[in-house]
Amino acid sequence: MEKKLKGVKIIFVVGGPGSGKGTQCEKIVEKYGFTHLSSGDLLREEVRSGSERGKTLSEIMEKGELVPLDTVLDMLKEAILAKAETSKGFLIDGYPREVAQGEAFEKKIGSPTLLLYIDAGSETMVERLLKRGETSGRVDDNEETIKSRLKTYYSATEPVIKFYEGRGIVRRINAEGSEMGGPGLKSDLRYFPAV
Ligand SMILES: Nc1nc2c(ncn2[C@@H]2O[C@H](COP(=O)(O)OP(=O)(O)OP(=O)(O)O)[C@@H](O)[C@H]2O)c(=O)[nH]1
Ligand SMILES: Nc1ncnc2c1ncn2[C@@H]1O[C@H](COP(=O)(O)OP(=O)(O)O)[C@@H](O)[C@H]1O
Ligand SMILES: [Mg+2]
Repeated sequence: MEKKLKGVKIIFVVGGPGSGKGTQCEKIVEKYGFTHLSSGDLLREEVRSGSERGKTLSEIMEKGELVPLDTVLDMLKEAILAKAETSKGFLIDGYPREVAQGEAFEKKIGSPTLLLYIDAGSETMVERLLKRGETSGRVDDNEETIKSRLKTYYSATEPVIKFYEGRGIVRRINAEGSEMGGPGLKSDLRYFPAV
């Protein structure tokens, strides 16, 4: 795996539920042509497939809790392997959600060059998710699950940011305001020397 990914950038995209991770990733893909992999999207695909495993996953996601580490990591690894030879870089959106996920990823796949921290306040996140819920059809875009997702985020995921800050690879993006964030792209990677 290490060899296959030589020179390929791995960027973790971390932020609260509804902070705009997916939105910023789309913009980065348009501009830099990186491969966007969202853990949530991969899990929802599995749920849609109607498999037994999908059913169990769906129950966990409806509760706003984290699915087992190995499940997400296996899915990500498979998706990365499939594109390793043709991709310039991977945006790993929604992962790691806990420090142990980061450690397991580094052991099995590789180390991140950058962690983009998509930072929005809880009020903003709740407002965006409720709005998204009007049309998304996502079972977890409802008030009760949102509360639980926020709790999971602050207790399990925020420590991930601290962990990688210690390595100096965290770049924070202020995700309040408009999607573009003024005249330029909020997540313009030119400003991030590691990329
Ligand atoms: N005003 C504003 N709205 C945004 C911004 N980024 C995202 N949104 C909206 O907020 C909602 C959530 O954005 P997503 O990109 O789906 O957020 P996410 O972090 O991927 O959310 P999860 O998949 O739930 O983790 C969407 O309806 C977006 O249109 C932003 O910078 N400004
Ligand atoms: N890396 C992950 N580890 C464990 N569970 C995950 C992970 N990514 C996504 N999930 C599960 O999928 C759900 C939806 O994830 P996602 O689409 O990223 O939305 P959100 O960030 O709003 O929770 C999460 O609430 C969680 O149950
Ligand atoms: Mg998303």
